[in-house]
Amino acid sequence: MTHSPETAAQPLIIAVPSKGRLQDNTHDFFARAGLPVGRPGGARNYRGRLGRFAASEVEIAFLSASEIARELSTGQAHLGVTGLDLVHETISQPEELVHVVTPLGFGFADVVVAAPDAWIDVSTMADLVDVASHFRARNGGRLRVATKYVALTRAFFAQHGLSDYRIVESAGATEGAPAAGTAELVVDITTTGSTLAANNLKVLDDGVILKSQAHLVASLKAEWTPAQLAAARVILDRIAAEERARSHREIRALVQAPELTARTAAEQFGAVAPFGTQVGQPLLLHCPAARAADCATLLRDHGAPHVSVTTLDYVFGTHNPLYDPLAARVGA
Ligand SMILES: Nc1ncnc2c1ncn2[C@@H]1O[C@H](COP(=O)(O)OP(=O)(O)OP(=O)(O)O)[C@@H](O)[C@H]1O
Ligand SMILES: O=P(O)(O)OC[C@H]1O[C@H](OP(=O)(O)OP(=O)(O)O)[C@H](O)[C@@H]1O
Ligand SMILES: [Mg+2]
Repeated sequence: MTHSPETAAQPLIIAVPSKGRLQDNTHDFFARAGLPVGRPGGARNYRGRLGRFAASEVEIAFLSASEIARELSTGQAHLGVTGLDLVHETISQPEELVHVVTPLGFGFADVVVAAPDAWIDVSTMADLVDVASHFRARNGGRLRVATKYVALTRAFFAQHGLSDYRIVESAGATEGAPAAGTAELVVDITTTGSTLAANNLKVLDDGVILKSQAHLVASLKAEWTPAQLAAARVILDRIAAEERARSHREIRALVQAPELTARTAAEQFGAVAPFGTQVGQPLLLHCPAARAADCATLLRDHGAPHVSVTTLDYVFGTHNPLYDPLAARVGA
C-alpha cells in the first residue's frame, strides 16, 4: 500500500526531559517497563526512539520540563513526563487540556511561600495579609514577591485574600532576592529545604501551594489516530504491568483450605489469587508489598509448612488502569 504524504502514519510523540533532575529518572522509568529511550546521535539530537518501536510508530522529543507542559497543552506531543508544578503553572486550564496518567514517584518538590526568618510576627498567610497593608502604608510600595511561578502565586494569593503585592519575575537564584533587596517574599520550589535555610527564609505554616512530583501526562489537544492510540496502549500496558509488579509480591504456599485462606488474605491484606484456588495445589497470591510479610504469617497460621515470597517483573491483567481512562477521555 502506498501513502500520500497526508496519510502517512504520524508517530505517537512522547516528550521527555532532555536535562535537569528529571532526565535520568525518566529514562530509568521507561527502562523498567522494558522500553529503553534511545538517543541516536547523542545528547545533541532532539529526536529519539522508544524500545523496539519503529520511528514511524513512536518518536521521543527531548525538551525541557516546562516546554513539555507547553507542548502537551498545545497538542504537539501526545504523552510527556513533567512536574505537576509545571503543568499547573504553564497551563491555564489543565483539566481541559491534559489528562494526568500517573504519578512517577520521583521529582518530589513543594512550591512554597517563604518569608524572612526575621519576620517573627509572620507565620501564616493571614499574617501576610496584615503585613501587606502596613507595608504599603509605611513604604509606599507594595510587598514584592520573587518567583517564576507567577500563575500559581496569583491564584494562591487571591485564594487567601492577599492582593497588596507585586510580582518580581525571577528566573534563577530566587531565594537570594530578599537578601539582595529585590523582594520581600519568595515563592519557589523546595525539596530538602536547605536552600531556603541557607538564605534565612521560612515556609509559612499554610504556605504550601502545591506538592509536586513528576507525572506521565497525556495531551487532550493532540490528534489521536488509531495507530497512535494502539502504540499508547502497548506502552501504558507495560508501564502498568511493571507498576503492579513493583508494588506487589508473589506468595506461594501449600495450605489445607486454599479457598478460605485466599478469602482471608483478600479481606485482611488485599491479596488476590490470580490463578484461582485448588485443593492439593500450592496457593499463589499477589499481595501488596507492604503487607506481604503479614500475609506469609497468615498462610503459616493456616497450616503451610513453607511459604515463599518473591518479587515480580510484570503483571499483565485484562484491564489497563492507565490506558482505559485515557481512551475514555480522548473518545476512543
Ligand atoms: N529541588 C528541585 N528544584 C527544582 N526543580 C525540582 C526539584 N525537584 C524536583 N524538581 C522538578 O523538576 C522540574 C524542573 O526541571 P528543570 O529545572 O529541568 O526544568 P525547567 O525548569 O524547564 O528548566 P530550566 O530550569 O532550565 O528553566 C519541575 O517539575 C520541578 O518540580
Ligand atoms: O530545597 P532544596 O533541596 O535546597 O532545593 C531547592 C532548590 O533547588 C532548585 O534550584 P537548582 O539547584 O535546580 O537551580 P536552578 O534555580 O537553576 O533550577 C530550586 O530552584 C531551589 O532553589
Ligand atoms: Mg531548574
